[in-house]
Amino acid sequence: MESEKNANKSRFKRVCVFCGSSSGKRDVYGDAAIELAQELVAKRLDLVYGGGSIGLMGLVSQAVHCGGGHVLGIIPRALMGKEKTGESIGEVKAVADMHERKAEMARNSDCFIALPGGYGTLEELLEVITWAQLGIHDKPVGLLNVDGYYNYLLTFIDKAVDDGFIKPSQRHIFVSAPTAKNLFRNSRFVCVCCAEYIPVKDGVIPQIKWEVEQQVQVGFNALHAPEIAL
Ligand SMILES: C/C(=C\CNc1ncnc2c1ncn2[C@@H]1O[C@H](COP(=O)(O)O)[C@@H](O)[C@H]1O)CO
Repeated sequence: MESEKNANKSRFKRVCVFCGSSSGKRDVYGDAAIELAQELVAKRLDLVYGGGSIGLMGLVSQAVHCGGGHVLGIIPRALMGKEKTGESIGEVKAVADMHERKAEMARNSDCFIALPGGYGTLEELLEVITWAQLGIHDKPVGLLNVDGYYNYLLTFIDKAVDDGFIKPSQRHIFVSAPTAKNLFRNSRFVCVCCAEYIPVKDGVIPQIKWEVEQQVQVGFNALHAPEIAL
């Protein structure tokens, strides 16, 4: 009861979930997606995600929506439409492209959680980790290592630390856990009850004031108007 009251006071209200546009071949992935959705509903946290209703994305968003939680799907116009991403539910925000989508997902969220997924999920996860490393945001990042799905990625990251490409202190920018319950219990992720999160500061570039929107604009200009990119 008390923790429920505190959860409502938490500054962590909106959780961005990255996950597969497929469901994977084993039931554990779908089960994990639904368990995460139930945790969000129980903790009265809103869902921000990539829009659409296919794969794990569909399972998470439908379960949060059915549980009475707020769902915000951010989707590029080109991906909109039943035939590409299924029926979207909840609030849907259409954006111009993938860059704008990621910036909007980040802007509208207080923390990030990745479920199993493919290239799209990996790219989204690694980008928010990179942005944390560069000091663009200081929001917690969680990895749901469902039934060891991400073991090879974690081993690879340890190799990158051993070989001097990732600073040891930055190995822990993200927190991995086998289940959503475990992740929310891990005080290094975010204690939703007391809204405490101490970002990894070592090695970031604090003197640079990043604006996500500015980065998006620079990226956009580099693509579409290289003469004004820098
Ligand atoms: C283009 C087609 C299907 C893709 N549909 C998607 N709809 C919405 N969001 C998507 C889609 N595909 C990828 N995403 C984003 O990437 C993540 C999932 O990618 P993965 O490669 O499946 O892991 C997800 O978080 C979305 O933000 C029709 O062929």
